[in-house]
Amino acid sequence: MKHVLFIYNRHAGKNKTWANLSDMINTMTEQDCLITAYPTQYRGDAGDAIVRWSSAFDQIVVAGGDGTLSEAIAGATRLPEPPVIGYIPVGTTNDFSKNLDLPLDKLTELAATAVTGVPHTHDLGRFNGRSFLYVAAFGAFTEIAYSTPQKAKNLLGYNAYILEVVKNLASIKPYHIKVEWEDQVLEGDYLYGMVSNTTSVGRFRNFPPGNPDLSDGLLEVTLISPIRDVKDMEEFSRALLMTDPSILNSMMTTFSTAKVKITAAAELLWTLDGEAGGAHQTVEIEAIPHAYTIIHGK
Ligand SMILES: Nc1ncnc2c1ncn2[C@@H]1O[C@H](COP(=O)(O)OP(=O)(O)OP(=O)(O)O)[C@@H](O)[C@H]1O
Repeated sequence: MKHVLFIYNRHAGKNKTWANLSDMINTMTEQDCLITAYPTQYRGDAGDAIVRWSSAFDQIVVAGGDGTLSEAIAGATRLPEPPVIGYIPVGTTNDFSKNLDLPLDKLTELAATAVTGVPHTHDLGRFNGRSFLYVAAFGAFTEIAYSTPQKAKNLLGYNAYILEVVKNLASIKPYHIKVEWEDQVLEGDYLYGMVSNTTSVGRFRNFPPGNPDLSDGLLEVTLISPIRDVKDMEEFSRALLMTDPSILNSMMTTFSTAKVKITAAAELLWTLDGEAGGAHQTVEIEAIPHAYTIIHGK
């Protein structure tokens, strides 16, 4: 019998998920697990709970959205031997779950996979000394993420973001930045930038393009050029509405690197895994290779 600490965020995603809490617990119990259930009590508690209690358990299972998973992994990697994390994605966006080959249609199948799936070890990101799970970003979307209240996000989900972005497209100003990696330098104006370790950001699949490997010791840098004319504006709106970033190919610069430094003309607001990451003029971002282990569907 496996002792499992099941940490869930009741504030993530839609309320109706939690009507199935008992089914999730029952499914894991059927897989020869003894479940201790713990609802997070405050922001950041998913990580704190893992630091406090994981040594008494064989495995951790986390249910929530990208924010909860990010906090859990940050907690796990504070420990000298990070515990294996199973993940049940029940948030609003669930970007990170797209990397894990999970059976996304049914909660009970997700719960079974969380305790019976295949462990994989991934790289983690480090942003000015602080960890992030899958994306550090500035620009267009990130300000929208701050300004769309959590309640609206829960109610309207993706549409809330998109309506806000399209409404504000014309007023989005580019940022002047210098990007330094290996022996290369790029300087210019960009609308949006991200450094990521994922195949999906903001519900966009294939963003960044090229199906990145989460365990190769590299992060992907993606920069989007400013809107120059009506055609760019139309493409930008279409990419957002169809959640198809490839429409933006002519405006997108991408490359992979283990370490990058980004310096802005003035302080930039960053988000880390979709949550506020603070204002910074210079950031140093790097991959921490093979930092944590999470369960995949295969
Ligand atoms: N007990 C709690 N009270 C208030 N906030 C909490 C509590 N537990 C966790 N949180 C916070 O809830 C926020 C939202 O959680 P999460 O990101 O998992 O869900 P989501 O926003 O619905 O999904 P996604 O990030 O995938 O869009 C996180 O910032 C987390 O810190």
